[in-house]
Amino acid sequence: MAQRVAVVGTGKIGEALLSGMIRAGKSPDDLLVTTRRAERAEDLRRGYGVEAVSNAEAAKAADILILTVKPQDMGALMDELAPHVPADRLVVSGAAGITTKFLEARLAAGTPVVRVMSNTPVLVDEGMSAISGGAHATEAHLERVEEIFGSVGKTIRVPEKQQDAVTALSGSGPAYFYFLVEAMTDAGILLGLPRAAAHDLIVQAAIGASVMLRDSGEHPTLLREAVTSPAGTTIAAIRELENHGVRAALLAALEAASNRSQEIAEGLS
Ligand SMILES: NC(=O)C1=CN([C@@H]2O[C@H](COP(=O)(O)OP(=O)(O)OC[C@H]3O[C@@H](n4cnc5c(N)ncnc54)[C@H](O)[C@@H]3O)[C@@H](O)[C@H]2O)C=CC1
Ligand SMILES: O=C(O)[C@@H]1CCC=N1
Repeated sequence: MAQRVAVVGTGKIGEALLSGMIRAGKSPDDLLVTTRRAERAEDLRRGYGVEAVSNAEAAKAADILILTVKPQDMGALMDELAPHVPADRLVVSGAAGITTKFLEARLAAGTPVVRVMSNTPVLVDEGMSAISGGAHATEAHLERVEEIFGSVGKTIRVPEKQQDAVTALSGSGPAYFYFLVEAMTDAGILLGLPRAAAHDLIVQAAIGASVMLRDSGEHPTLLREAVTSPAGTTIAAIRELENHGVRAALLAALEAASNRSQEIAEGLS
C-alpha cells in the first residue's frame, strides 16, 4: 500500500515539495497538508486536490511527516504535534538549523528522524536536497526520503555536522544567483540597454553557463578560461571583480550563512 505523506506547515518549501510529489505521480489521496490559516488550506485543497487536516490528525494518519515550518516555529509545532506521533512514524525536518537531536528529544523514544536541507528549485524539479539520518533512522528510512526528495531534483547524503555548510551553499545558494542577476541587469541599464533586454541577456547567460557546468564535465576554471581572451573584454571584467574582492566576499558571505544556521540551532536547543 502507498505510504501516506503529510506536509506539516505547508508554506513555500512545503508547497514546492507537495507539487513535486504530485508531478512525480504520487496520488493526492496519499498526501495530507497542514496549515495555520484556513484560507491557505482551502487554496491547497483547490489547487492540488489534497486533504488539509490538523497537525494532530496528520500525526495519526500519515506514515511520513515532513515538517516545513520556519525553525523559529519548530518548538511550538513539536509541543502540539509530538504527543500524537506514534514511534513508528518517520519524521522528516526541512528546517534550517534544526538538529535531529532537537526533534528526537521531543518525540517518543526510538522515533526515526531524518534532516533534509533542500532549496526552492524543487519547484522546477531541479532542487538539491542534502539528507542526514538521526539516531534511529535506518537505511530504509533514508531511501524513502531520497525517493520523495529525488522526485524534485538531486539528493546527496551528508553527515549531519555538515548541514550548516550545506545550508550556506545549496539551501541559500539560489538567492546568491538571483542577487547576481539583479546586479548584472543593473549593469546592463548602466550600459544603456533596456531593462527587459538586459534581463533576458543575463538570464540566458546564467542558464547556458549552468547547463555547461552540469553537462560538460569541465572544471569551472577551464570553462571561464575558454571565455577569457588575451587582452580581451572578460579579463577586464575579471580584474575588477578581483579588485573589489568578490571572491573574498563570497567566502565571507557563505561563512556568515553557515554561522547563522549554527546560531539558529543553538538559540533553539
Ligand atoms: N525558502 C527557502 O529557500 C528554504 C527554506 N528552507 C527551510 O524550509 C522551512 C520553510 O521555509 P519557507 O517555506 O520559506 O517558509 P514559509 O513561511 O513559506 O512556510 C512555513 C509555513 O509553516 C506554517 N506554519 C507555521 N507553524 C505552523 C503550525 N504550528 N502548524 C501548521 N502550519 C504552521 C506557516 O503558516 C507557513 O505557511 C524553513 O524551516 C526553512 O529553514 C530550507 C531550504 C530553502
Ligand atoms: O534563509 C533561510 O534561513 C532559509 C534556509 C535556507 C534558505 N532559506
